[in-house]
Amino acid sequence: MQTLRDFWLLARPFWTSTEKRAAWLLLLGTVLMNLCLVGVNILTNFWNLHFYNALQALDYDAFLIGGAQFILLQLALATFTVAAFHFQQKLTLRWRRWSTRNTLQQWLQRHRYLKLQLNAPETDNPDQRIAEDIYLFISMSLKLSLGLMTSLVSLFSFLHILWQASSLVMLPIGGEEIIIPGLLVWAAMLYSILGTGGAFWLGRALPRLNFIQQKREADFRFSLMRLRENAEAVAQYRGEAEEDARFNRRLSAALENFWALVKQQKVVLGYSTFYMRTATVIPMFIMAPQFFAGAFPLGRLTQISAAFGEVHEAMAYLVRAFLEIAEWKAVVDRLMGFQKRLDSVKGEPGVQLEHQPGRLEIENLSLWLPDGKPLLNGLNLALQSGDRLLVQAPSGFGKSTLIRALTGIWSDASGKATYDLGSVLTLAQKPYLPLGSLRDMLWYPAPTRPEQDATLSHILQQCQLEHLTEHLDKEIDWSQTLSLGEQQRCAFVRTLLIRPNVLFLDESSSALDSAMEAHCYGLLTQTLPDAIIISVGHRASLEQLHTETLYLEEYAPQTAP
Ligand SMILES: Nc1ncnc2c1ncn2[C@@H]1O[C@H](COP(=O)(O)OP(=O)(O)OP(=O)(O)O)[C@@H](O)[C@H]1O
Repeated sequence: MQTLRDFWLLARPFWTSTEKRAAWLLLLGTVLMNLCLVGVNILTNFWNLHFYNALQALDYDAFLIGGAQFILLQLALATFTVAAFHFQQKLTLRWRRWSTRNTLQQWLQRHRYLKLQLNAPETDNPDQRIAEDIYLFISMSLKLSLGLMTSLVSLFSFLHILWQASSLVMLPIGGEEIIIPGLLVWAAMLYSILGTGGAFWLGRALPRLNFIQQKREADFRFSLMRLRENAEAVAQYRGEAEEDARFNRRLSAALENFWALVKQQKVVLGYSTFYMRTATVIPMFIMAPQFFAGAFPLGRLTQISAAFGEVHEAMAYLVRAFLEIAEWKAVVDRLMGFQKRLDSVKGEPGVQLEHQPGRLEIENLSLWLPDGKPLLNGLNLALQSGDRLLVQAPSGFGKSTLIRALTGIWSDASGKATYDLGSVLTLAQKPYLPLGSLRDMLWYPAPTRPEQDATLSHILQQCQLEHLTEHLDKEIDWSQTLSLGEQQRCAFVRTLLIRPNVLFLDESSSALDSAMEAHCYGLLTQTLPDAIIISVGHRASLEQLHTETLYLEEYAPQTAP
């Protein structure tokens, strides 16, 4: 019940969204096509009766008619199968598109992608939840629910045939031949309940094992990705052996669980296969005495045997679907866990941010760590247009955290900050170079403006990056090609292009030599004379590039004596 509730919590937003009309229509189409398939199955069941009777009676004409009918039935079956597939896949596509976009929006909103990483590092692999699990959730939910519906309709349709046929079976009890009403129905039910219960019991550990499997596979993939991202550093450290050991550890963990999963699946598979196969002969044995006594023809026996198969198959649907239900539950649990963590991320910035152009004011700002440990207490500050402030403090004191709080991405903070919120840029020590052409990368996060290539070339020249001018259209992983100093100068180019009114620099010139650093700061003051700049850095030479210095240690929280 909890899984069903979680399922509905995850599914409801789509089914009540602006796409709901198309979604419900596609679902209706899929359901109708599946019902038509059940209809064809019922017709095929009656076809058995006539066709095998014709065979037994050596009636060639009836045999030919039966053959033609069979071909027509198969044509109908193929048509409805393709139509059901079409509607179901179209619905899957729309549902996936909507849900993925919706989750992406939530993930990107209010810096949740970052806050999840900072505050809830136990959130494993959000990329896998978004790229894989949403699709699995949708396709498996549709498959299972439609399967369940088709089975129920099929069950009730064939139950009728089976109930009637039960009157043909007479059981010799106490020297008398007795007719038990609905005997074949009860036999099918008992058989299915035993089978379903047995399979549930045998496979009870599967959901947990599936959950672990997904997580371990994702951890293994993630470690491979880390090597790709940090290839050079690993090569410099000659860390291949350590990396190899880590890969092997993660691979072994995934394979170990995989084998535990296989062991469980083997048991369930063996049980289900035996149990499904034997279903076809059971009604034959029950009806054999009357058939050989000539109570009814071959067609009737075949029809009843097929009906027993259909009833049993429908009732045993859970047995066949058992492995899938276990996987489906694991997917629902993972997605629900991710959704809960997304919801639990503190959405609001800790510091109250207010828009005010031309000034930057900080009132009574305090910072602490997620575990409650205080970092900074009661900071007040006022800067005017053109002021350049250098923030200094020992390593690990909280300088970067201060910038995070001022830009609204650190929730464990209080106080107020007012500045021009509409025109602000932050440069980190390691600049972010997004995928795309060099031009896109330099304009990021502003939209690319190819018509301003002349300005861009001029700024590249000012930052002594003129050798990049001819590569503006080139799409490569620039973070792997450019030196860290070049990357930091690219960030200065970006700043000179975007011309923000407020600029936060977090050790963003640490890889430049002092002369180049002074040159880049000079360009900033020359091009953006009115910008308010707050820098974080350790170098003493930085002081003369700023108009003021703030020593954060003065705002250290009081510690108990
Ligand atoms: N997400 C986090 N969870 C817990 N602690 C954190 C987190 N982020 C930072 N810290 C801790 O907060 C403290 C301040 O970190 P911060 O990066 O702001 O220091 P810093 O003054 O910029 O240091 P540096 O000069 O070395 O860059 C450090 O002790 C750091 O370990």
